[in-house]
Amino acid sequence: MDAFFRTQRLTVGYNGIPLIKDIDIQLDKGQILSLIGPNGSGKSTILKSITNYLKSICGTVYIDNRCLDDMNNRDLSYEVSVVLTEKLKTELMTCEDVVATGRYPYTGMLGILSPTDHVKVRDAMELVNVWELRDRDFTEISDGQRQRILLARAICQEPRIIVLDEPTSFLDVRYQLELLNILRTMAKERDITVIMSLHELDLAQKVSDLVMCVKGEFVTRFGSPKEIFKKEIISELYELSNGSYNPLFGSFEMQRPCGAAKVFVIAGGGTGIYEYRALQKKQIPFVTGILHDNDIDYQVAQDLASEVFCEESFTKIRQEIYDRALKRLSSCDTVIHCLNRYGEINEKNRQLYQEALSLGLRVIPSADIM
Ligand SMILES: Nc1ncnc2c1ncn2[C@@H]1O[C@H](COP(=O)(O)OP(=O)(O)OP(=O)(O)O)[C@@H](O)[C@H]1O
Repeated sequence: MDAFFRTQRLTVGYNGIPLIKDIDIQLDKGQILSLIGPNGSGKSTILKSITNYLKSICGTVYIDNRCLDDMNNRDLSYEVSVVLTEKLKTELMTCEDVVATGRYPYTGMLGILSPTDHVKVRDAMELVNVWELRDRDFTEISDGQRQRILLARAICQEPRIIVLDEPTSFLDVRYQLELLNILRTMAKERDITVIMSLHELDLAQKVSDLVMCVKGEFVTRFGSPKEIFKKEIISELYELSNGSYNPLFGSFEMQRPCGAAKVFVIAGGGTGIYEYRALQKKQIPFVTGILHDNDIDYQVAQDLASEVFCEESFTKIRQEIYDRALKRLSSCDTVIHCLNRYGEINEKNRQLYQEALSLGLRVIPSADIM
């Protein structure tokens, strides 16, 4: 069976010049697709092209097996609502008026709203927490509030597909989460398909069913978050040279400090992460250990430390690893000792700490006092 929304060899661009070629998207009802990629790569261009805001150069978009080119504006507005970044031209319109324009496909020529339409406008505004803005002039609200008003407008249009261009960009963290939760709920409960561009990779990872990487002449990758959010793929997509991406956290670390490390951080169980970042901010290179490879500290240590002494998960630290760590510790002048609890498998870290004291090294509890 054909996918509910699909594009076939779609080529998009401006003035007849292709920007991205042969885009093949396949989406079922109720799926969320996020477009990610660097600035200027063409995410908005794709979104504008699949919603007829921009004429495609070639290829076809199908919604429920109907070709987009065969739909008139009214047909299209039953199917798709769009929240683009372009400024809406509104004069003397209240926020409620703007949301109410989402009902125009259902009203007569004069755009007169029925009582049912008014209820739907109010429901949509309440859903995104903007009902209290209803009488405010749309041009006199904040960017984040405007973003939410436009989402309410898209919702009350009752489409089968919602297309959003960077919907979270002006929102604070509470409203980012709220917006994505609303989209997720609508996808699940109302079977609405969502296609959006996102710069926040951590959010894209959590909210999307499918992810498309946009860069260069062709779509570089299309797959599940598990397939796409990998260190190599994201580093290559954004050409990261001054930091690194951690797929487990969905976050980035700054550049590793360079130079010869004279600081040893004894850590584990999450006690090291703050210290590693504090050292990075001060541009002090360091080594760390002995960490198990399933330790949360290990995730950040790999990106920020010059060297990590590491043991396999769930096993006692072996003597040979301890010996190597001790040798390296002896060549340092400062030890940051983060641990205050030891168990059977990391007991050797207590010995490292005691050796640091007996070697007369400077032993401190935190990088903050360096
Ligand atoms: N109206 C236009 N005419 C010609 N070129 C355009 C037009 N709008 C955008 N472009 C160009 O098309 C390319 C892709 O732009 P687009 O806005 O689609 O990128 P984007 O991935 O959405 O970027 P961002 O993440 O910065 O929002 C850019 O090089 C841009 O300069």
